[in-house]
Amino acid sequence: MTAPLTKPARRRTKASVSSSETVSMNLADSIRAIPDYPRPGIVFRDITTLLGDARAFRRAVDELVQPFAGLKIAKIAGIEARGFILGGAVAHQLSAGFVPVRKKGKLPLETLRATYALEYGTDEIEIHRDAVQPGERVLLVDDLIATGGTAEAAVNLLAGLGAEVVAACFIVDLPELGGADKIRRLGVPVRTLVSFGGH
Ligand SMILES: O=P(O)(O)OC[C@H]1O[C@H](OP(=O)(O)OP(=O)(O)O)[C@H](O)[C@@H]1O
Ligand SMILES: Nc1ncnc2[nH]cnc12
Repeated sequence: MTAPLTKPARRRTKASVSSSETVSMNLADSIRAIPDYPRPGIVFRDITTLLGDARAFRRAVDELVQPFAGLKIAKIAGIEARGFILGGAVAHQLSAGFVPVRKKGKLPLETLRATYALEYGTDEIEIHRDAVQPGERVLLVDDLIATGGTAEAAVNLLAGLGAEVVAACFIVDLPELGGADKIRRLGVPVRTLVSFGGH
């Protein structure tokens, strides 16, 4: 009897998520820092330069997606507005659906709403009540995590609909603001590609 050439395929359902140092070094160069925007004392991390650079944009999307390929992600939830740009690309790569998590008042049918605090103010986000089915495996995507207030509100909305939030991923982490740790404490793995100190 000869042994089978291939091992039986293992079903991957758990994300093994970590930040990548190599990616950080390259992608960080394509993100601009704008001092004192939108308020004095805030250093705004502007990803429009990364989005406008074909290689950096592709690399960022590929790196966000990489740990989740084959994990049977049913839907990507992208947070308005910058999370829509990345979330759409990630959904395409993973052959997943896309769910918009929108600022209040933009969705036409029945919604769940959550209020949250930002690094610079407060806001409210909403999701359609029928956007996710109970038990569906959802990956949350946004461009940046700072205090984590926005992502926490989004995780709570998704959990409120019965989704299984497999992980949350972001290009940029501002670790001094503690957002990524806040989301990990909710039991949701976090992937980030670039960290900036001295926000
Ligand atoms: O971790 P937090 O402290 O919650 O901050 C992160 C959020 O802030 C930014 O969005 P913003 O609310 O500025 O909206 P925009 O994408 O529409 O510009 C960013 O895109 C994240 O969604
Ligand atoms: N410093 C920052 N730069 C860009 N987007 C942000 N969202 C929250 N804080 C931010």
